[in-house]
Amino acid sequence: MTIAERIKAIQRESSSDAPGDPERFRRVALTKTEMMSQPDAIRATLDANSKPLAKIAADLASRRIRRVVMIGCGDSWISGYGVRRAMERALGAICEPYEAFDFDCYGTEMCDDETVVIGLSSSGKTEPVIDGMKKAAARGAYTIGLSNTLGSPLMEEFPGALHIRATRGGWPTQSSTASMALKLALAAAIARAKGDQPEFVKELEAGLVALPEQVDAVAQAYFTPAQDLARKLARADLVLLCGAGGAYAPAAFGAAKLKELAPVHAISFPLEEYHHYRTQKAGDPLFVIAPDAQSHQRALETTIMSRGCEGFCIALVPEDETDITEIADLTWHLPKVSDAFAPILYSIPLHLFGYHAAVERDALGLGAPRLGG
Ligand SMILES: N[C@@H]1[C@@H](O)[C@H](O)[C@@H](COP(=O)(O)O)O[C@@H]1O
Repeated sequence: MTIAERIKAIQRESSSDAPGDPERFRRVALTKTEMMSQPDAIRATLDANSKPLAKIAADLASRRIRRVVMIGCGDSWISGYGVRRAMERALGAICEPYEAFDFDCYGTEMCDDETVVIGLSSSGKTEPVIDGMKKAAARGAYTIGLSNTLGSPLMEEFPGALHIRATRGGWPTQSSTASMALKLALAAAIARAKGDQPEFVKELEAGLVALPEQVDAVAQAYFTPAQDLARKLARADLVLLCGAGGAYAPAAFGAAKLKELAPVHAISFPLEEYHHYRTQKAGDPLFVIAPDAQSHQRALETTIMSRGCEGFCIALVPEDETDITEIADLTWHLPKVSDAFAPILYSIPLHLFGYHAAVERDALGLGAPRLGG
C-alpha cells in the first residue's frame, strides 16, 4: 500500500471522532455494558484459572526468579503499573511494566532463565507482544501469555497460558481489570508454591474473593456522580490525570477512555511530574488519584497547586480522607482497600467518567476538539 492509500484507509475507518458517529456510539454502548459487568468478568476469570495457575506455579516453584517483566500495548501495558508492587512483594523480585514494542526492540537482551515475562493482549495477536515474548523465550525466560482470545498465538505458543474471561467489544474496561486480578492471583499462586510471603499471599487471596463485590459497589455508587461531572465538564477539550505508584494505572486508563470514547485530549502522568512543568492552566480539569498514605502529602500539595492556578481538581481518595477533601473542587471517596487492590477499584469511576463524557459531549453535538474551533 502506498502512503496515500494508507491515509485514505485511515480516513475510511469504521469508527471516527466525528460528532454522533454511529459506529463510535455502537462501541460506546458496548463499553457501558462491559464496564458495568466487570465484577462478573473478574469472578469468572478467577474461577476458570485455578488449574492453569497451578501448572504455572508448579513450573516456577523451584526456579529462581530475579526479574518479572509485564509487557503489552495500550491498557494491556498500563495494567502492569497497577500490579507491579504486589508482584514484587509476593515474589521478592524486580518487576517492571514494559511497553511491548520497546521491550521487543530494546529490552530482551537482559532476559535469561531467571526472568519471567508476562505478556498481555486481549486480542492475543498484538505483534510486539508475541515478538518480544519469543525473543525472551529464546534467551531462556519463562513466558506466560494472558488473553481474552482462545486459540490466539499468545495462548498457543508459550508454556504458560491464562484465559481472561472478559470481552472487549467496546474499548477496554473489563479486559483490563480482570487481567489485573488474574496477575494478582498469579503472583499469589507462584509465591504460595515457593512457600514465600505466606501472610501477603493470604491477603491477596482474601482480597481477590472480596474484589468483585467491591467493584460492583463502586460502579453502582459512581454511575450518577460520574454523569453529573461529565455534564459539567462536557466542553473541556483537555483533561489531566495523575497518580503515584499503582495509582498511575487508573490515571492512564482514565486518559485512555477519554481519548477513545469522548473523544477529547487527555494526558496522564505520575503524580510528582505535575510539579516539574507548568502542567495545569486555568480551567483545566485535573484528576488526582490518591489512595495511599505514601502519596497523600504530595497529592495534597497537588490539590493546593491546582487551586493556585485556578484549575478544577477532582480527587479520588479513601472514604475517611479529610485534608484533600477540604481543598479539592470535588472529591470522590472510595472504600478502603489494601494497596494491592486500590489500582483496580480506583479505575472504575474513571471508566464511568469516560463513558459519560462521550454521551454528554454528544448531547451538545460535540465530537473531537478541533484546533481553531
Ligand atoms: N485501541 C486499542 C487499545 O484500547 C488496546 O488497549 C490496545 C492493546 O490491545 P490488545 O490488548 O489486544 O493487545 O490495542 C489498541 O490500540
